[in-house]
Amino acid sequence: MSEIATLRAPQLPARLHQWLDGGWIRSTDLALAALLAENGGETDEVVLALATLVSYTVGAGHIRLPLDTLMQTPAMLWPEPPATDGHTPTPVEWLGALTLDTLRAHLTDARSVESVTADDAAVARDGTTPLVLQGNTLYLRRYWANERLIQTALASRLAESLPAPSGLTDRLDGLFPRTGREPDWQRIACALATRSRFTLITGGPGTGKTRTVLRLLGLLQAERMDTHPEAPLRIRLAAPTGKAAARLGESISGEVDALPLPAAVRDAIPRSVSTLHRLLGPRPGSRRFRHDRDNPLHADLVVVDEASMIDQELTARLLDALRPETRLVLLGDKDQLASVEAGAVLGELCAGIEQPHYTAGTVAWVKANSGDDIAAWQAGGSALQQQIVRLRDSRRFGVDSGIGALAEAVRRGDSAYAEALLDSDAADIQRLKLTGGDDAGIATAACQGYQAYLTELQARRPVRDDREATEEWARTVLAAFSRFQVLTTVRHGPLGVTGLNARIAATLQQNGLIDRASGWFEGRPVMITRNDYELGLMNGDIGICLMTRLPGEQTPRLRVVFEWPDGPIRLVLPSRLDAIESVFAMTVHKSQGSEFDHVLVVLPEGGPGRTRPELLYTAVTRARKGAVIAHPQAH
Ligand SMILES: Nc1ncnc2c1ncn2[C@@H]1O[C@H](COP(=O)(O)OP(=O)(O)OP(=O)(O)O)[C@@H](O)[C@H]1O
Repeated sequence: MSEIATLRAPQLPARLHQWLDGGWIRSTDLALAALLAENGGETDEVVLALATLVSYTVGAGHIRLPLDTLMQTPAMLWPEPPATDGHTPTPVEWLGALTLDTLRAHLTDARSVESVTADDAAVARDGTTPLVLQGNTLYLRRYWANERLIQTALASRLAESLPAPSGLTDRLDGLFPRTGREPDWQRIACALATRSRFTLITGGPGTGKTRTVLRLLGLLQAERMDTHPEAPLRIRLAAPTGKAAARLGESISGEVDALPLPAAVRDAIPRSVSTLHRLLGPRPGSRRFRHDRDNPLHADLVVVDEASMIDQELTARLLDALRPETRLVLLGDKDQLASVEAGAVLGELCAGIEQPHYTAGTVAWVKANSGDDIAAWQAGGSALQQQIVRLRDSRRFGVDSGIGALAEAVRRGDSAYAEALLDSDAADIQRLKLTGGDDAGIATAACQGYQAYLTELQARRPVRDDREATEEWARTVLAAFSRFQVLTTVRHGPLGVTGLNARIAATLQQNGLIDRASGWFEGRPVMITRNDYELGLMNGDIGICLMTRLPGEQTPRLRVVFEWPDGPIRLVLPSRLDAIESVFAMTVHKSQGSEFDHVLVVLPEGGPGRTRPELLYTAVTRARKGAVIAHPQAH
């Protein structure tokens, strides 16, 4: 048992200690119950037990515990249940002996629980109990309050329809010329976004989310400058990570000059993209940001890319920081993994959009303003669903692309077809079967992949102690490194991040590509694992350790080079970096928002049928040109 639990929970029911010992809950879950008992005077054993379970649920990435579903399937909380000794009672058995009514009776009487209905936001907002029961759903207050904030903010944004911009159809014709393919979902997304203060555009890689939003910015800015040339729209662009921000910035800068719009309008479209944290203004050591409802962002339009990576807390902080009249456009791929922290917000917002979900009103509006016929998508739908558009056609993957076909099969949950594709002769996907847990095949393939940047590193080393040449060298090596990446679905074990990092480094050293395989060495690629506001480095940023000599230095020194989203190179002494790890291999989670020419995807659990679809989908779609899927042979 963990020390924290032993120290803080002497008066908790023995059952909870047994659950902790058995691996059914975590020590933080027990600590919450201890807090309720000690500071909150909670004495009800059922409530204390449910508190540990709702806290455990948050740890698994969910923001709420639906008690009715839990009572139907108590095992749902533990997809991989811990081993049992056969006589210590498990929480599944404990739940099995209770009824929903009993749980509700305990909760509604408890001093640490506030019961609310979906409508009484005002009462509940002032509440202080750690737990909230809404209907049959139990929450930790913080997540309930965030959920309520998100729902209320979106509902008020969606309540009002904005007038269509003047000459909307002509403006759309200029930006989305007809190609004969109808409906043109990009054009429809742009059109619908003009009528609301909230729009969500989802779609897989290369389906044109960036292209669409860029045209939306152009359309709205052009209309504004027709009437207020002296006061263009204030537009802010953001993404959850530095890498994703850099990618969006590159895409926008690359395409904005080609927009068929006057130069003054193009110039009034920002090219720089900040991280979401920077946009909101971090306050070190606090979950709060400088911008909130009392100090909202000065923006008329905010676009946030890679929205699948945004957790519930950050979504709530973003909405809280927007003035009611600011338009918000979210871009993302709903089929990708949810954020690591609790709350799959994008996925939840997009629920039901695979089926027809546009009302007759929306269908008629689209016909009148965009000219597209989406009657086939007509059905009843929520106000939110009217402002969601899924882009469907990927330009990244052509019809004969194995990566595209594999991603689509995985997205549909068709693992048999995904398996068949891996055995087909598609040029851009390959299967690497590992025998007997042997990871030598992976190490060899990884070495081949990483050889290119290590060769560049040697070949391009500057001959002089010249800062500009050093920065150019750093840029080249970072670019070469970013073309290939090993991804894995787990952290631990020989095929997890730590095992693979060690194994790949050792093999690179054996092959003479690096000098050492541990500690700091030239060529070591590292990832920042915690935001460092002082250094300006964000969680997920990648740097490479190089032996550098700057002007005035007698001897070369190891420095880690990073490229900032807007271009400059940072050179940082390794001693200044404390939250880093080697990144010869990274988790699929960490790879979100990045793309590589080639990826080697390691699936320790087995092939496509044994891997969570959103994990495999995210991994495969990181590759632009080629993906190798490595997994142990099925037994
Ligand atoms: N309708 C179109 N006509 C011509 N080119 C297009 C069209 N749609 C997209 N493209 C091109 O396809 C490429 C991918 O588009 P875009 O970057 O907008 O997609 P995305 O959905 O934002 O992709 P990702 O999620 O990978 O960033 C770009 O080069 C874009 O110009």
